[in-house]
Amino acid sequence: MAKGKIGVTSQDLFPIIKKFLYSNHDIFLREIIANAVDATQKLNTLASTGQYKGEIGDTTIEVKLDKEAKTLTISDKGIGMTKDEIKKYINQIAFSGAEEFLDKYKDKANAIIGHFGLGFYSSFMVSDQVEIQTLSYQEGAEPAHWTCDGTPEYTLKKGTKTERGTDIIMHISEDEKEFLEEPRIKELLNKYCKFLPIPIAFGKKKDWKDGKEIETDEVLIVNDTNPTWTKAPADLKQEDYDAFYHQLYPFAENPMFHIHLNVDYPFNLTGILYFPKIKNNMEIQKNKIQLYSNQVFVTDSVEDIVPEFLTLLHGVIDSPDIPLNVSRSYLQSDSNVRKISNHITKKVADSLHDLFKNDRASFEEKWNDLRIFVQYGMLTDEKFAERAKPFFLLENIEGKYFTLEEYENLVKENQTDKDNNVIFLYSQDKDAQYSYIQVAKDKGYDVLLMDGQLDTHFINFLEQKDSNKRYTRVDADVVNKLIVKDETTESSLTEQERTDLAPIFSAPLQSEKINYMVNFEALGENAQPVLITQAEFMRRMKDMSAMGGGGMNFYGEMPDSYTLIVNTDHELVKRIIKDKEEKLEGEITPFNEKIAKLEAEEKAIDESKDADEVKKDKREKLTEKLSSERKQKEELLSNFGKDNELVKQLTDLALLSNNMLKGEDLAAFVKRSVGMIK
Ligand SMILES: Nc1ncnc2c1ncn2[C@@H]1O[C@H](COP(=O)(O)OP(=O)(O)OP(=O)(O)O)[C@@H](O)[C@H]1O
Repeated sequence: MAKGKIGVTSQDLFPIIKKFLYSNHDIFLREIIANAVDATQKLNTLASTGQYKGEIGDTTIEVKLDKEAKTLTISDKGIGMTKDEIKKYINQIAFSGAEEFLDKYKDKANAIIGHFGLGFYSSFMVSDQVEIQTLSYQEGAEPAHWTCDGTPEYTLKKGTKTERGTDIIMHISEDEKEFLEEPRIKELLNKYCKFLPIPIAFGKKKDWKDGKEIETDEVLIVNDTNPTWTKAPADLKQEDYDAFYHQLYPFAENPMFHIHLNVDYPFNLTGILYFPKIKNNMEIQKNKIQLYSNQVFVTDSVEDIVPEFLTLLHGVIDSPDIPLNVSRSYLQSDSNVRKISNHITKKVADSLHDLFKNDRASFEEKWNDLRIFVQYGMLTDEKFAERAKPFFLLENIEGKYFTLEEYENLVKENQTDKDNNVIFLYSQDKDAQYSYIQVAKDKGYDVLLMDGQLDTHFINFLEQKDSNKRYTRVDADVVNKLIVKDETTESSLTEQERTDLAPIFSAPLQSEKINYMVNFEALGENAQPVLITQAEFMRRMKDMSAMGGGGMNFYGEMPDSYTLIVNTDHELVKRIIKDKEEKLEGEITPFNEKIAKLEAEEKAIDESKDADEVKKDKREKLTEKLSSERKQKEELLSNFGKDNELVKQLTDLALLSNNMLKGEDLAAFVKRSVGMIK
């Protein structure tokens, strides 16, 4: 029997490994089983080169729990180890046998997974003592038995194993006794070992009988040794891809389509990426891609390996070329990782483009679920934006789809303004903006539907890319000003009439949170009497700040500002104007006369030859008088507006059409309306 010290340079290293090697203790099971898989694959390689001539037999790896003995054992029928190999590979930490083997059999050794780091020693994170019982495949080899209690001291003696292979017996420590529970081990096997290439048996298959679960005689194989992504696309049908999707995400809705990745130069990469139906719950769909290295589960957080927008996809990426167990910052700067990430981005864009070219109808059908993904990609990844431009689709109110180029061609004749900008009109809510949409359509304009989560950002993005195109929401102005062409409309009111009417119409709208500006337009007798618009720029800044868009908080704190448009062609508006003339003219005329006189005096002062000092003095007194007169007049008009049922009714109806009439005001409106009907 041999006794010795494990070849670590410092006595202190071991406890460190034991406790902190992986913050996540449950990873030990992956490491030990990965070693067992390695050992089995090495045997297969030796057999294929003729260096091993014996029977290979059944190489199922067994996972066994013994609650009484408090052990968890992993048994394989791989190459096993001689005493010397134990000394070399186990006792010399950081001397990786797997790497030496790979060096020797570079071309033959397919899929050797042991390059994780300090794999075997991770068993000490959960064990008081670890035993190895092993018998090498080599002819005439002696079984060996190694034990170690987690200090650098070990024992190595003749073992008891009679068949080729290795048992790793872990004496689970009191603190970690969860690893003696069958459901816990099952959970870990399902997480880490689901797709390992060698069968893994754990317990017996269960069956239901008379309403009770009973154990059968059949061994339970926990993994799928031949997962779909490792097969050739030519051998797979759509059903196979869907079935694999559900193997990964049992409760998920069917994905829209998939991409099967298969690269072997300049790096190795296989996998299947699925496009889920994203709808509007982006966050829920994120970070579901699983990363494997030769079928060993590595992680399900791939944020640093693929660009962020791709984390919306689901599926599996398998690459032995991605360095594992290294720091995240290292990952980002690793050139392999960058190449892989670029490749995936390109693949994704290409396959979307193919689908668009080959089956536009089906692409359009999927577009609503794809849009947010493509937008996210275009907003965050310049290269992807370039690639996606030809197949990015706009949808109009009628549900027709257009590429950016097609749409421009469709509308440019009718919707180009006097500055040569093509104006794309859009709505964010078909129902809420219904009447504005109708008015725009009646004018012969086309209206886009932009109701997605990212549309506001995306519109900004599109405008930045192409400054000759502007996006304007249908309710940003009255229809003949949405797209400003050369035609100037004559107002039927004089300047004086307009200044007198404005306070009447703004009177019922006094609010601290909202600023209203009153404008008068001749919109025709059949248009609405009063309507409310919100300027495009202001609304968009507000939207952005509500979504937390960078640097827009300033706008978020400003009061909302709207424009109240009074249609001077409308019969009811005319009635109000007439009413005002009849009731107020007597009082207003003297004010107007006084104001006109004061204004004339003001003008005279400006034109006089007095010294600046004198002018200033005179003007100050005059200004005071003038503003007092104006104020009194405005109050008169404002009170008229506040007391006028028709004005109130019309402004309320305008608010109501924009879904802006709420609470007390809404109740008052309903009451007033009922009163009017009675
Ligand atoms: N079940 C086993 N059968 C045969 N040899 C084994 C077994 N487990 C471990 N070994 C040997 O011990 C060596 C060290 O294992 P260890 O897990 O520490 O490192 P590794 O597998 O080389 O790489 P990694 O640490 O990344 O897993 C292996 O390379 C292998 O030669």
